[in-house]
Amino acid sequence: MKYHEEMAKRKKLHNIVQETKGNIRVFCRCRPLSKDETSSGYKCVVDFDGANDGDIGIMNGGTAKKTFKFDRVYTPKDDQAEVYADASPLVTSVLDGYNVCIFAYGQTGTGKTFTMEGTERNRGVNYRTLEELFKIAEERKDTVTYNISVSVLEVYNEQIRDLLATSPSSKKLEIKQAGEGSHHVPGIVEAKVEDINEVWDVLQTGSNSRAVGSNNVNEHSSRSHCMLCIMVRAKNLINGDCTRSKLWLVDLAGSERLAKTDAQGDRLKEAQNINRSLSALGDVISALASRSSHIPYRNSKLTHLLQDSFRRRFESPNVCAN
Ligand SMILES: Nc1ncnc2c1ncn2[C@@H]1O[C@H](COP(=O)(O)OP(=O)(O)OP(=O)(O)O)[C@@H](O)[C@H]1O
Repeated sequence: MKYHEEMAKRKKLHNIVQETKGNIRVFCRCRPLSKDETSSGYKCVVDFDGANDGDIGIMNGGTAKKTFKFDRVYTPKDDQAEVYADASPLVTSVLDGYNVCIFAYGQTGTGKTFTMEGTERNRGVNYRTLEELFKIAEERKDTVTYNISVSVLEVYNEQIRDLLATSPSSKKLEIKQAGEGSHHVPGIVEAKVEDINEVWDVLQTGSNSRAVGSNNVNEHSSRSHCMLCIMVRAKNLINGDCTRSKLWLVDLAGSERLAKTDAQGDRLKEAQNINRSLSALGDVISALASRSSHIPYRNSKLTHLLQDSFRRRFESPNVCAN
């Protein structure tokens, strides 16, 4: 009993700390210049002197530098582990029954996919998150059992595609609201993952399927939102409490196409859809930040899908019946 009380206290304190840090946090990561950029004579125009305080300065060709403030700034020297360290406490919150969403936003080529997916030798937030989920689940196995499954989706031109589906379905995937108010996409694959070894295979299946669905992977990928959903069901073996929670990890479409007003045909349609969904995301975040009574989740597939993870997080965990 004493142990259970201590666990409950730890959980509460952990989540109070997360709330104090802010329910919406914005981090900025600057990648190193690529070989091509260096050999073409490009120079870094970012001043990292205030990086420890969350400031970056942008030098503007002789004129005064512009400073921008973030919760944290990662310089080109910061590696994948350092970037993940800030996401890590949120992972614990997911295991405690809270919904969380982490997404990478930026222009094409700025390092969103590198940060979220990474490479086999330099794994990103997605893999590290699942690795930590399994590690903590193992540590808690005497008191809580966890059931973890993953879905991988792509939103392209406001259409949802299941990247884990083995055969293409002609049925349009739609978002539905379940009885208890949570949102889901009927018919999508929810792959149950038992341990970290299975995870990389599932993530690769999603990634490869994204490639198969397009003629030019890079061209296509920067115009679609790639969304990994980790669903956690927990059962407390001491008091029988059950929770169900969701963590969304999203690699957003490249944002620079918004400016390309000369696009026509398919490119124009893509640009308009990216534009619409990214501004819908901006509207939702701004409504949440100003604690508006109406949050316009339904203005895009992206925000509609993320709705459960955007709801104010620390009101209460998602307790469910089992
Ligand atoms: N922090 C980093 N350190 C080293 N290389 C990086 C880093 N970030 C990105 N890169 C490299 O920069 C290139 C572009 O990165 P990436 O593909 O992740 O960009 P992106 O923002 O996802 O682009 P897109 O919107 O087109 O999908 C890749 O070759 C990647 O390996």
